[in-house]
Amino acid sequence: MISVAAALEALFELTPRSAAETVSLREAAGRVLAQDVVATRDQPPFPASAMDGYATAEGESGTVLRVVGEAAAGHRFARALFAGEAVRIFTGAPVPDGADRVVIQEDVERDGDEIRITETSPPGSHIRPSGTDFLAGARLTAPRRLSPSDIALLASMNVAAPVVARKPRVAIIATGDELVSPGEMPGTDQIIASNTYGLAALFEAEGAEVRLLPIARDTRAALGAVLDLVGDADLVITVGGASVGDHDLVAAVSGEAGLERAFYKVAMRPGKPLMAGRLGAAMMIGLPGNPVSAMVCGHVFVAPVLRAMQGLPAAPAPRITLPISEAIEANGPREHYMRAKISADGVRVLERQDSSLLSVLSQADALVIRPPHDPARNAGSEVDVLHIG
Ligand SMILES: Nc1nc2c(c(=O)[nH]1)N[C@H]1C(S)=C(S)[C@@H](COP(=O)(O)OP(=O)(O)OC[C@H]3O[C@@H](n4cnc5c(N)ncnc54)[C@H](O)[C@@H]3O)O[C@H]1N2
Ligand code: MOO
Repeated sequence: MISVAAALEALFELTPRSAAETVSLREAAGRVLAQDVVATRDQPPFPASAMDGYATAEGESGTVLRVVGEAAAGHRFARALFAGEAVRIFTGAPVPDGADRVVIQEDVERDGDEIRITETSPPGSHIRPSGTDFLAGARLTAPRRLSPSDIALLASMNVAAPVVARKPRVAIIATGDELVSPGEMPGTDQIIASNTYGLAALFEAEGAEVRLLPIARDTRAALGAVLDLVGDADLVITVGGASVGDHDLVAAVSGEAGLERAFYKVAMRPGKPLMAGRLGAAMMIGLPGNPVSAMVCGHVFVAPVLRAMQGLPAAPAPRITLPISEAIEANGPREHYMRAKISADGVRVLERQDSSLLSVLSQADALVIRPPHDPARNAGSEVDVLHIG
């Protein structure tokens, strides 16, 4: 058995890098930027009014000015201002030459073509200087997962088609005679395949394109036939059949299919019978079948691999440190990922930790990570936490 850290290192060594592709901005959210983008103009490209009011060079309370025209967003006032003049201006409009402030309309009294200032406005008031958001040449650097805010920024930079990492193609294979797909009629000894659906959702949230292959029945021939369907997948995920029972066929059949195994078994709980290697042009990760084990391994191993594939740093899932709100017992010899819930009091480890309990996983928004042989801890003691919310 190897440690979680060693397993993750071995996985990163197997991880191929996705090629880059150009996509439209509307398809770019959640994708990983593969090439820096550079602004080609200042934003705003002119000094712009931040308020509705009057552009002028005089702002003393009591000053009377003549209103000589209007500037609206998209329509500048055509000439420079002279002394004693003001221009009616609206938010977003270019500030005319000769004006150095905008007096908001609440601070003037208007009478026909004249205004009288009632509150003093210093120079610079309510003007956004040209380039105040970003200057031409400003850069958004790759790699970076594009957030909705980034998409707005790219649009503002006039980038219509960023270069991003191609989505990793993932094929997921569930194994087991006991499984039927959600919506089907299970036999008396059958259950519903669940973790493959959870994993697909998790991987898609990490930017992958996921195919769920047919459930492989517990024969060598059936599993071999489904493995033949992986096509051009970058990453093949099997679920179940990874342990030591007579019907656990993944190691044997993937071996026959040419798996060059990098490791088998990790000192963690849940998730011990994890395996990984290279299968032809693809990388393969065999996850344990217990639903929570599969999902925990998805968070701890597969999500970081998918991020690295897309060019993000090859790093473990980010952890935070929080105090526990209730005492916990000593840990055994395996690194333990315990379902937990975060509140204002800290993080609380949930009572039932059996690796079959999806209801408890669904309640949890975090995993508390216990190192091997971690001693018992009192409330208030700090622990490492991985967000899974
Ligand atoms: N003698 C030993 N037995 C077991 C060991 C061991 O070390 N010695 N390890 C245990 C651990 S830890 C785990 S984890 C499981 C993993 O076993 P497999 O990967 O071979 O998984 P299966 O036996 O196929 O299934 C386990 C369990 O999960 C259910 N399952 C499987 N696939 C799905 C799916 N897609 N959706 C929902 N549920 C699924 C399956 O019905 C079983 O109940 O082995 C222990 N045994
Ligand atoms: O490692 Mo198993 O995944 O404990 O249930």
